[in-house]
Amino acid sequence: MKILFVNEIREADAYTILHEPIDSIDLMERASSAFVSWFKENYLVGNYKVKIFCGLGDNGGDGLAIARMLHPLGYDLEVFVVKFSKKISENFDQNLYRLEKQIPVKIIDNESFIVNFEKKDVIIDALLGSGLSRSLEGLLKSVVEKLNESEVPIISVDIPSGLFANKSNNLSDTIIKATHTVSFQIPKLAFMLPQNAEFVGDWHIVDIGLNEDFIEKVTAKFFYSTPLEVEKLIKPRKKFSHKGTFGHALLVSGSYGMMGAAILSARACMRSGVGKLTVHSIPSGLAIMQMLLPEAMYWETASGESDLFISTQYNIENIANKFQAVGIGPGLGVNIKIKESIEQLCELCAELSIPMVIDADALNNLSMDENRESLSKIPKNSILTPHPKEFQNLLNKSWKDDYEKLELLTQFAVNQGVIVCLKGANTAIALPDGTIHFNSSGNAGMAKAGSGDVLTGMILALLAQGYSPKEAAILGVYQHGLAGDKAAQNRGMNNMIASDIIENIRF
Ligand SMILES: NC(=O)C1=CN([C@@H]2O[C@H](COP(=O)(O)OP(=O)(O)OC[C@H]3O[C@@H](n4cnc5c(N)ncnc54)[C@H](OP(=O)(O)O)[C@@H]3O)[C@@H](O)[C@H]2O)[C@H](O)CC1
Ligand SMILES: [K+]
Repeated sequence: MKILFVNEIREADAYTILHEPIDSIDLMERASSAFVSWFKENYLVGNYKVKIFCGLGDNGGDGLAIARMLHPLGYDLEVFVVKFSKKISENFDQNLYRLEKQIPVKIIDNESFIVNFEKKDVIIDALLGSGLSRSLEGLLKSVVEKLNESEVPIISVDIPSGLFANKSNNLSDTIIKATHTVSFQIPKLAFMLPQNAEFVGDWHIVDIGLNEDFIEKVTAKFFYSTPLEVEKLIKPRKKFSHKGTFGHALLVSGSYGMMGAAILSARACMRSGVGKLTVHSIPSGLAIMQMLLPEAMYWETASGESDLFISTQYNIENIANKFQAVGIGPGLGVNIKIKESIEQLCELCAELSIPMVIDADALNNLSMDENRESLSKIPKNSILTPHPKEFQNLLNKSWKDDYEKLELLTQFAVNQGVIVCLKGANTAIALPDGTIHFNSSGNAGMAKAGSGDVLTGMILALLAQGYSPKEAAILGVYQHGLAGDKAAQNRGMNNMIASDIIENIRF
């Protein structure tokens, strides 16, 4: 699903009005009705007193239309119009006229207004939508402050009032802190970013029938991967296939005291459809791996050192025509010799065109040089799976906010020609073509040791089966989140561990 900028949403709006054709006021009617469908399912009539706060633009117009639609359903309603300006939109004006025939509207025009909130209340925030042009001040600011202090649920129409849809707010800005945001058809970039989580709450998209041909034609930079879109990527297992059909993966992982990372990654790989897996690690890891994961083969390092991962065995004979994909990183440790091993393997994979997924300590090793020279060894189209700190190490710099982070992410993916899965809520997958795809699954219970190792194994399995790097990244990240969601359902977010994610992989 495309994430569009405000000007593009406005164009989609105008195109729909012209080509459907539909009057602007009727499109607003459709949007408001879509909001009401969501609202009446989630806030049952009789259980709540609804207080609707409307601005003077089209977002306010939505609020008035919503009030008119909720009234006949039996909701206990109070409607407030906040007069912060002399400018009102035509659709607002018309909806005010329509509503006032049904119920009275209360005007708030100075900062000394008083609204008392009760436990049964729910607020609908229709003060400002995507037309926000500057930070809130004066009357609007003080209304939003009072709503945020009310301690009752706030449901924002389209976007929390005061939040910019596709650029950063100032840290000091006053913004509605919504419990839910019900947005019209197209998700906003702001919803994807951790810095806005406290304002957006849980967000939902409702369809308002904007012209699909128009949306299809817009060249988007940002995408939100919906479950339906991602599940289409899954390739069915054919009846006459054999283990060779599903590839042989090589996982380079583990060191003394870190064999757990290798086990998690290897088990997740085997649970994700791969035909065969070989784990390359230290001699002392052999017994552990063979006992805990008998399905995997083991190739021990010949360095003679049992505690550090150091391999000098990467050559054409050992790798070519043997492995369809290589995963490297979990639990390797950081050290100049490990770095040399990793670089060697990267160079060989580049030469042999073997797809790679590179994670954790492999990334930390490649970030060791002052001038990040090692990054040039990473084969094009490799998948890198850093968490934010590891990504900062790769860049050798930090960012001032999430928007700058996205810019740096795009630049890195384009310049290096790699795919970067920047892990977190809504993991951002940056492709070498300059697009970013946000993931839709996952939960805070996955923010624990071992979760990343599981992801590496899953992506490795997909690469070995012949999924393209783009497919492997998008599908792997999504299925990892989905397995985490099932684990959270079974065990609870606090109590689940990375092994529970593996036990819930199913696709
Ligand atoms: N396609 C759709 O998704 C549809 C969306 N709809 C709804 O329409 C709004 C967008 O409506 P719009 O009228 O463009 O914008 P707003 O309602 O947000 O308000 C704009 C007015 O508010 C003024 N403004 C902006 N920021 C401030 C501020 N900080 N302080 C005071 N006043 C402000 C602005 O004035 P300017 O000076 O900037 O011109 C405007 O007067 C969308 O979010 C949906 O809710 C349709 O209902 C259906 C289709
Ligand atoms: K709003």
